Amino acid sequence: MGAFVSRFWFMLFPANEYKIVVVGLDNAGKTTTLYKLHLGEVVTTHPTVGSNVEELVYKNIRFEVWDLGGQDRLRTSWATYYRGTHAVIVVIDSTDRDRISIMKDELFMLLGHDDLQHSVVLVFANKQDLKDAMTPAEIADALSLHSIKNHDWHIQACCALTGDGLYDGLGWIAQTVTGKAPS
Ligand SMILES: Nc1nc2c(ncn2[C@@H]2O[C@H](COP(=O)(O)OP(=O)(O)OP(=O)(O)O)[C@@H](O)[C@H]2O)c(=O)[nH]1
Ligand SMILES: [Mg+2]
Repeated sequence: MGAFVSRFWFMLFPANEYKIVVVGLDNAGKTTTLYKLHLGEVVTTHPTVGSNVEELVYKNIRFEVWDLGGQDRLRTSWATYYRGTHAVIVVIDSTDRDRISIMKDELFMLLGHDDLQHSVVLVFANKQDLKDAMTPAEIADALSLHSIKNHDWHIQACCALTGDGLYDGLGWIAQTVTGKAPS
């Protein structure tokens, strides 16, 4: 139902550029993900204070991608970036079992925000190169993704260092927000 409403909404209001916000706990790999997509390189990162924003063009679709700081004290400011957002990317450090429940709480808080009622949600199960990584199925359970009724969602295994899985995830967003397979 939620998925249908989102797709219908995007058909009614096609955009020239699609806005993505990237959230997740500190150290999840958000900034690494953004610059791997933007530059094709692994950059040296520092904990993000505030945000980074870059434009990506993928299969002729333009995305404005906002990477937000994930530290505890910065999460309250995430909502100031939500207006006009088409897609939320949630980046998970798949080895961070101890804090997945904190991310679940953050996720359900953001899903309730007025400015995100038409947004789709992509979860990147990042750091799949590490041997103790949770599988996407484990993460889906830990985040209760199957209980999400009002948003279209998808989980994608990835490794931001190699880039594996990143374009699969972006392709899902492209397809979902435009309502057609990327050409
Ligand atoms: N092994 C491994 N390390 C990764 C991966 N992605 C990111 N990292 C590392 O994780 C650390 C944190 O990455 P960042 O991209 O800075 O994390 P962030 O989510 O932007 O963190 P904040 O800005 O503090 O919210 C860095 O040392 C990255 O090199 C991955 O897929 N595998
Ligand atoms: Mg960062």
